[in-house]
Amino acid sequence: MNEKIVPVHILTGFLGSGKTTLLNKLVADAKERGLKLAVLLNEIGEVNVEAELLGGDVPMAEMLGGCICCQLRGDVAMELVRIVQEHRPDVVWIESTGIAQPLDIMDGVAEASLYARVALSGVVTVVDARHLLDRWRIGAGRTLRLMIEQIRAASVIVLNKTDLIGTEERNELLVALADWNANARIYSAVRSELDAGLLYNAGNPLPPAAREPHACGEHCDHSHDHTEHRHEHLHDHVNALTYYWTRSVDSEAFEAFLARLPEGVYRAKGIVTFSDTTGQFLFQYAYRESDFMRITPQNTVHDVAVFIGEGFSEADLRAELDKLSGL
Ligand SMILES: Nc1nc2c(ncn2[C@@H]2O[C@H](COP(=O)(O)OP(=O)(O)OP(=O)(O)O)[C@@H](O)[C@H]2O)c(=O)[nH]1
Repeated sequence: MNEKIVPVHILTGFLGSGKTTLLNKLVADAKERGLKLAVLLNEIGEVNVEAELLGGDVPMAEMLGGCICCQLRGDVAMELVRIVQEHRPDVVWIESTGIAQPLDIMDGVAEASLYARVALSGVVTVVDARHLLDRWRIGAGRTLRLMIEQIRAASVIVLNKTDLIGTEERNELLVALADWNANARIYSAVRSELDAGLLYNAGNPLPPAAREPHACGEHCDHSHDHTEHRHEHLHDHVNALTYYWTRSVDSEAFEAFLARLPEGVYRAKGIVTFSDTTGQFLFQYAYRESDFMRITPQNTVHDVAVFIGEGFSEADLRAELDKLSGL
């Protein structure tokens, strides 16, 4: 029997750029089109907050507590083969943690194709417009280098969160993106809102090393030796704290706490119960912006919070969280 080849798409982009927001739209789109979509999800934290809330009808494999491109790299191929053989999906999306190097995930997919009929069909990179602009203006650092790596690996770039920048800034970024990656299609979006069809059939992503080198502007300090890139991993420096709440917290005190999170915390998300209002809330914090959404889960969902960043003191943060909980 000649089985069909299952297309695999990688969804990458820095922490909090809007990948899950986009994935939810892709899931809805696939349902509408009668396609079976499976998800391979990687989180650096020990829990996947959003998956606790997703319905159970999307075949999903979770790779938690490490980075897909490094500690969990060997698992990509294995999990991919497993999900394809078990669920026979029409398409697979791999959502990587925001600190992953896409090239290494591409290798994992290539390895899987030795054992199952899968093929890499695209790399979609979601970019937080405000965050990229700020990092680019500073003009150096590991985070900027990783953002550019992710951009250079893309077959489609979604310039997201354009509500947080002006038109001129957006145009400036569109030029920079095309400079970093002349082969990708680029779309601007707010809340990752765009026609899902645009993300398919974008052509095979080229390995960045095979591309024309880009002309760096004065702000760009990344090395052009891509072999060297592969060995510099942001997550070698990243810390992630997972905190399980044992009590409810005051909502105002919690908002104030989020507002004064140290700069080294890039991303936080979790589920919390407030003492001054009923119900549980999903909270999100990404690059200085926070969001709350009341949730009504079908099953019991535990209160938990995950903080991801670089160089922050986990002990200090834990002490603050204990204090918030009145411990
Ligand atoms: N202002 C603004 N906020 C957005 C936009 N898109 C997403 N967000 C918010 O940004 C936060 C992070 O979005 P996610 O989709 O969870 O980001 P992510 O890339 O999946 O995050 P990680 O998986 O943790 O790296 C959430 O609070 C979203 O509601 C946008 O276009 N504008």
